[in-house]
Amino acid sequence: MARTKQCARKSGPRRSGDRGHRDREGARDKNPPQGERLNYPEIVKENEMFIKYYKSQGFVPEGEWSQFINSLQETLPVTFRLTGYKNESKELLKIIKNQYLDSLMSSHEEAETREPPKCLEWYPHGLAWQIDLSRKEIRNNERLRQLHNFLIAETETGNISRQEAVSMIPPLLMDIKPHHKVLDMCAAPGSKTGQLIESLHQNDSKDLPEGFVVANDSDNKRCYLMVHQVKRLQTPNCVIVNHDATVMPKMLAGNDDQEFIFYDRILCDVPCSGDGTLRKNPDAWMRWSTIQGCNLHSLQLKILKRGLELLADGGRLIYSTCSFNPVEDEAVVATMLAKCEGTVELIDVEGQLPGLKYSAGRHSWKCMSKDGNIFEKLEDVPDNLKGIHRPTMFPPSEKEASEMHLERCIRILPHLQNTGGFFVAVMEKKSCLPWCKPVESGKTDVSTEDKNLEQSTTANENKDLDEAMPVTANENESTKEIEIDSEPKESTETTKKRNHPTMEVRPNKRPRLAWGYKEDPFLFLDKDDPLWASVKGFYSVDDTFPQEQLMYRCETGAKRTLYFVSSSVRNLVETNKDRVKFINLGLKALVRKASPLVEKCDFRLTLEALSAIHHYFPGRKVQMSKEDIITFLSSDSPFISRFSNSVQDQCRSLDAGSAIFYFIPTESEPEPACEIMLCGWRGMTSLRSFINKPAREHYLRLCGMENSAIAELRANDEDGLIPKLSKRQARKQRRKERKQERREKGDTGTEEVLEEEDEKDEQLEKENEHDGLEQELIDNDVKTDNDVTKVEKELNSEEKVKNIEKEPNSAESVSEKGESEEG
Ligand SMILES: C[S@@+](CC[C@H](N)C(=O)[O-])C[C@H]1O[C@@H](n2cnc3c(N)ncnc32)[C@H](O)[C@@H]1O
Repeated sequence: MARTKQCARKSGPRRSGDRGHRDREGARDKNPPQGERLNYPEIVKENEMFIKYYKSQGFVPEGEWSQFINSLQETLPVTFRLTGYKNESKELLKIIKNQYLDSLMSSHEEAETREPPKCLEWYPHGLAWQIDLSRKEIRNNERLRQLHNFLIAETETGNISRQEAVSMIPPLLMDIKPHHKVLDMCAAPGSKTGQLIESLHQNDSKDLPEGFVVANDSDNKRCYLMVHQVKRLQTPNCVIVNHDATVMPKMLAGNDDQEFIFYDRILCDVPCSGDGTLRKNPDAWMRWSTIQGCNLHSLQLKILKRGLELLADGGRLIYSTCSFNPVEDEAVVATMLAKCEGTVELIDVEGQLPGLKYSAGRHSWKCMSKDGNIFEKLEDVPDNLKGIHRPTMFPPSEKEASEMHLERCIRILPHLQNTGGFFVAVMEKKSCLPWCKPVESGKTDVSTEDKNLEQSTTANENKDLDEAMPVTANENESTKEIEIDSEPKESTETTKKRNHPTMEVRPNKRPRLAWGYKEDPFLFLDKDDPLWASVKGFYSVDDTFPQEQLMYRCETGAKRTLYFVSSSVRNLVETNKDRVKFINLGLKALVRKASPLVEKCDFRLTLEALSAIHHYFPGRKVQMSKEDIITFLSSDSPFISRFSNSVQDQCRSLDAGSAIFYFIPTESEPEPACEIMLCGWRGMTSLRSFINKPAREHYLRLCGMENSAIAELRANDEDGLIPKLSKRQARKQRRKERKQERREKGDTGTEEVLEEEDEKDEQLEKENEHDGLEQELIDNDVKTDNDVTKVEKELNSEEKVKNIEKEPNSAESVSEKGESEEG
């Protein structure tokens, strides 16, 4: 199996004890040992072998070669796209343009941008932008720093994705419809998964899409990175699963015929050597070698093969890498097309993204040994290197390449539109694959299907793929690990577990679930669970609410949090929980938190699932004007008397407790032109929002609050209206301050060193974002507790405030935060 499991961009400085190693050609690589980390100025953005190899391939015309190399040596511009659901993203775009982009466009020279910010013309609805500045430049320019901070804050709320331009391409070419079943085979950290989810929700309607997204990654930790990414998009239609994509298990559809699910759309964004990301990862110049691609080729083939097996007839699969190397690109595609014998075709995507510039896929290419010997065909490879340069890495004949239409693949070259490098092939499955003949009359019996797949996976049929496997001592283990075909082969241990109840209790340890992963079970609420009667009564929940789509997760069966999933996801989980390692799914909808003020129901609504479920909860809703929303969000527990008469009237007929507070644009108040749904608490005399800091600022921005006012609000936030920094955030803040001090003292290496450290911190931060979010939720819960105490206080001071309420004007004269008066 390949040594590198993901893109080279992920590999950082080497760890202690890792002192470089011999590759299969016996040469020692150039990675510096620990303690000799190279700083950016020492990195030479050149590589003789890189130049030799890619010059020989011919996909960069001779006259463009220096532009190609020059652009690879420059830093990548900042790109971002507005995510999510249409109306809100349009509103946010208006704000970004008014407050930042327009002025940058008119005075870009003064702002020191190399080019004015520009809209990526091939990205739909003008929602993706590129600013030709490095992150460092943004941080060092006060005016641009504000934009940078804005982008960070809105990324946290899920309304912006700071994503490389080329990485936005594959999801756009998938042509996803709301009813599609979508599989993302190598999904972490999930930037493309986010786009897949958005496409599924493209209708922006209150009805949830029928389809779903299954986001898979073999790396358990990276799966948790994805949890945060996906949560920001607030979808009940996505599940995160943790499998080796080469043996990705089939899921049952849950119908009487025991059919398997075949996906309408599949993304194979495979692990790759990643030389298309050299602009972002300059240290990869030093490490570059053709061997990286050779090492990954067989893994890439197997992932693509499994993807095609799981694809429905008529379905579309995208194969993509961020590598220029034909061994990882065209060679993988051509090998699979040949194996599929015409049942799979490359789709011509010309014109699907108008304005996108690319170079067409190659019909022929060359392989190269580590020391620069070029091999045009397999016969050129000396015997001692035949374990590395495998038959499937070489091009087919010109006739076969033309019949396959390899020119329909697209290779993005960095100098064409100032981007990173990328490769995409769009395939359509026309009919059943030759080695997976359909079982009689469309019915599929699980055991028969499993057998069928096993039988068809004969040594002969996979000979070409087997040959792709480099045979070295190191890799024997991993070769054993990846069976090429069929359902995952269970270990004896796993089979033992499967034949026993789903839980295995280990002495003195927390019970572990079967399949060796530690997730709590995913349990759905019973139809007649008494808990639901209390929720339904308190919130006057509509009878049409699909209560069976509420899920809880606890080994003991305690129901503290109810998560909401779509009906398709419920079915998927219920039917496949013994076959599939589900890591995460569902939106936090209701959280148990008793209050002395609310006897009837212990559950409170949370923001996460609000957009999916609010229309089923008509009983506890308060419509607000824009001004009301600003009041609601910009002070801590404002008295009800501070809101409009309409809000006061609505509150009169609403008992204390959790409630939904919302804005909808009307003729008299058309701005902002999108709905705002918030949740909070109706106290005896005041209202309180339950929302985290970035989301609060986002909605205030949508309601027209200026940045300076938001900054002031933040500065005056003595009483914790905006949650205090979590420990992790505080640590990050300290790190930043330390760096700033060092910068000022000038006792450090160079700006580039600091820049590199910043990037690393950012990466670390991203990896910990999931924990950060949990922290924020805890903060919210703490706030909720405080709220109960506060409400008790309110009860005591109720009489006093009633008097104030009788005279609305005098309420204004009470300080903004009623509690301080109470204290
Ligand atoms: C290029 S990255 C994917 C980037 C991702 N699609 C995105 O847009 O954020 C490749 C991913 O493949 C995962 N991976 C590597 N080997 C795998 C395997 N055998 N099965 C599934 N995922 C694998 C890595 O953990 C890594 O997260």
